[in-house]
This record gives sequence, C-alpha cells and structure tokens, in this order.
Amino acid sequence: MASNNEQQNQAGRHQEVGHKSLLQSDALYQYILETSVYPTEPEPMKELRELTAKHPWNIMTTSADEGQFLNMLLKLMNAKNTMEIGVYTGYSLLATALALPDDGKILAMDINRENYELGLPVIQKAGVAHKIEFREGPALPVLDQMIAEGKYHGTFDFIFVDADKDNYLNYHKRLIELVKVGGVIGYDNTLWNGSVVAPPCTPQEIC
Ligand SMILES: C[S@@+](CC[C@H](N)C(=O)[O-])C[C@H]1O[C@@H](n2cnc3c(N)ncnc32)[C@H](O)[C@@H]1O
Repeated sequence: MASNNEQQNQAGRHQEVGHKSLLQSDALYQYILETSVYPTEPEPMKELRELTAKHPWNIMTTSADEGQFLNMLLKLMNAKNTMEIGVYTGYSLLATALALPDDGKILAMDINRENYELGLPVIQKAGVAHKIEFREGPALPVLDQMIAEGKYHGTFDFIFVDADKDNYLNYHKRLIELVKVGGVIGYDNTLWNGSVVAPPCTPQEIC
C-alpha cells in the first residue's frame, strides 16, 4: 500500500497531467492509472516519469497512459523507422524506443537539448539509446532538408508530433511526404491548459 507521501506525490502528478486526458472525471482517470497503467509501466518509464515530475515544466510531459498507448500501437504496427518532434525529457521517446526492435530507429528533434539530456541517462540505462538520433533545433528546416534530399520520401512507419501546435499544419504538409503509405502520423493536440487544437489532417486521413 502506498504511503501518505507517495499517495500525495501520485495525486500531485495526476493533477499535473490529468487535465490532458479525454476522461472528464479525475477520479476515474486516477483509478485507471493506479489499477492498469502504473502497475504495468516498465521500470525505466517509471523512473523517467518520476524524474520529470520534479522538473518545473513537467506539465509538458506525455502522460503514462498515452505512453502506454504509443508503445502498444508501435508494437501492433511492427514499426521500425520512426520520428518524434518534441522530445522534452523523453517520456514518449522512451515509450517508442522500448517498443521498437533492436535495429529500430527514431529521429528525435527538439529545440532544447538540455531537457533531453536530463532523461538521457535513464534511456541509456534501459539499453535503447542506440536507436535514437537526436537533433537539436527547430524541426521544420530539418524536414525541408530531408524532403530536398529525396531519399527519405515514404520511409517512416510512424511519426509522433508533440511540439509547437501552431505549426501542425506546416508539419503535416511535410510529413505526408515522409511517412510510408499505410504509416501513421500521430499528433498530441492538447494544450497546456487542456484545450484541444484541431488535428491538421484532411477527412480522408486517419489522424
Ligand atoms: C509537449 S513537449 C514534448 C513532450 C514529450 N513528447 C514528452 O513525452 O515528454 C513540447 C516540446 O516541443 C519542443 N519544441 C517546441 N518548438 C519546437 C520546434 N519548432 N521544433 C522542435 N521542437 C520544438 C519544446 O522544446 C518541448 O520540449
């Protein structure tokens, strides 16, 4: 049974990320976390989540249930070549890295290397850092460069975008060039205050 302190910490963490859930009831969300998500969360993910909870910008992190969903989706898809835009301390990155085969790849981009390096020791300890190529800087110019080079066209099984929401349409216009036919582009479209931005896809696409 969790100590009072532990319960308070978990409640604190829940308040930080709970508003990002589609569930309207905090109590139900907490119940799902405690009975289903946390008990099956891999140890390195737990360590990274707890480390991130102490960071002043922890509101930005992917929630444990979203991490679990990403991990499951990637395994179901047999994804191998992936991209992530918006890394922060790396919770969704680690969920991805753990789901990919040993020769899987993630091109990970963020304007802030410092936060990535905060979580990196946990990723290294989990034995999955070799799957990650981190590039520091704005993602759009990197995508433009990749499209200009031509060789990346239709090569990504899965792309996760969790960065500057204002640019989602700009990302999407480029990412549809880079994703494989039948691949998936996932957008985290919740803002820090819980409001939701429209996904940038056309009605013909699954977004
Ligand atoms: C919501 S956080 C990402 C959370 C992360 N997926 C996780 O699981 O913890 C958004 C991140 O996008 C990054 N970002 C903002 N603008 C960006 C840009 N133009 N290119 C790349 N990354 C950007 C921020 O530095 C921040 O780390």
